[in-house]
Amino acid sequence: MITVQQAEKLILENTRDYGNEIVLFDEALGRVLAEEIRADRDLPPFNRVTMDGIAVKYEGIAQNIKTFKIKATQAAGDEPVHVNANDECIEIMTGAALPESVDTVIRYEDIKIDDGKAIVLTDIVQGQNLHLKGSDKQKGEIILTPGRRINPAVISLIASVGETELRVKRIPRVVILSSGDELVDVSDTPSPYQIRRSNSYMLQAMLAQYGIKGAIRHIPDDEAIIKQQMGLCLQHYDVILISGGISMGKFDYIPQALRDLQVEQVFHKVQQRPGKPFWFGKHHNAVVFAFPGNPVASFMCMQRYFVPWLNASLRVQPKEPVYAVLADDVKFQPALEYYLQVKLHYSVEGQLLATPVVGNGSGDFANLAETEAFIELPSDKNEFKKGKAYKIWSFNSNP
Ligand SMILES: Nc1nc2c(c(=O)[nH]1)N[C@H]1C(S)=C(S)[C@@H](COP(=O)(O)OP(=O)(O)OC[C@H]3O[C@@H](n4cnc5c(N)ncnc54)[C@H](O)[C@@H]3O)O[C@H]1N2
Ligand code: MOO
Repeated sequence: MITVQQAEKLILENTRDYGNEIVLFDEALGRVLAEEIRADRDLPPFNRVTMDGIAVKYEGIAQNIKTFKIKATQAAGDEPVHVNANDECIEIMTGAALPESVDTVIRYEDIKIDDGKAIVLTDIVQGQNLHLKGSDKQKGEIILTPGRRINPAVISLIASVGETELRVKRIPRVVILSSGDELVDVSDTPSPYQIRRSNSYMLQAMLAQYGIKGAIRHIPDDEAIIKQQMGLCLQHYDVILISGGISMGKFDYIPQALRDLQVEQVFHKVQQRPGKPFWFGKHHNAVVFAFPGNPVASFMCMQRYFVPWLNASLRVQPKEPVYAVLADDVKFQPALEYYLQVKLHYSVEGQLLATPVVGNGSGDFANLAETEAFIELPSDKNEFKKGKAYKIWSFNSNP
């Protein structure tokens, strides 16, 4: 049986490139940028007022002038209104372009307005309450590089430079297959011996976080139908995610059916818990991730193996691994890498702490809703002391 590190390496040796495509920027959430985005003009594009109040020439303040005649009011978006004299000001709003004839903005809180005049109540610093033109980014400067996953902040930057269409990495077409006669659809009523096929929807929801719409198919435990349906999927999809039917059971037909369909088995079984029966294979058109059916095992394998494969296939800029400190002692006997479900929080010292979530094995998964990460406890030890740091695979933060 191979180790987790060997499994990861083999999976990352089988990344694919699906090319690029153009999408509308406001439909690009979760996608991966495949071009550089540059500032189309200076950001901010003008000397921008940052507080509502009045704009004056500092020269007037230096001459100890305290009372300024209000010449006009300038809203954000208005053409700048100029002042001529040192004792004149304009009422000016946050976001307005500062007129060239003034250089300092005084907040409403620091003045009193009376009879068309503003009286300054506090000390003033020259150039206060302004963001200077080009101080964020200069025209032509790169603001986003390829390999960035498009999140809400990235969308706002793209919008600010007027890029309505974007080149992004094309994403794979993914199908999620479940098998097992004990599984019924969520809308059906299970018999006393059946359950609803929740894993398929969990995997679909995880894909959605990456901008992928996964199709769902269910196949009965029938060798011929499994082969026929999987054969069709191999023609029409780039990635097949399978949940269940891959271990030692009499009706676990999937590994053999995949081999019969010329899907080359890259590995079957990994030294880990949960997820030991994980199977991975490749075909000239597709890659196949066959996850163990126990829900926590499918969830963990998706996070630990599929997501890194997807990120590498889409050339996402790699991120540094994240470590957290165990908040409790943990004992684990088998010589397997142990992915323990944890909750995360920061201590007052700013240390990321991982508190184990009490569970009941990988078949019971009510506790997944409480879980924020898996902590990776290496297979060469059986005791893990509180206070030691280990790598975590967190999934409640953005992807
Ligand atoms: N003799 C052995 N038995 C088992 C072994 C083993 O090494 N030797 N490994 C165990 C481990 S670990 C796991 S995990 C499971 C994995 O088995 P399969 O991948 O074949 O999964 P199934 O048997 O089909 O299902 C397991 C469990 O998960 C439920 N399931 C399956 N699909 C779904 C779904 N879409 N939604 C919700 N729940 C699902 C299924 O009903 C079973 O309860 O094998 C152990 N056995
Ligand atoms: O993979 Mo299994 O999940 O250890 O139960």
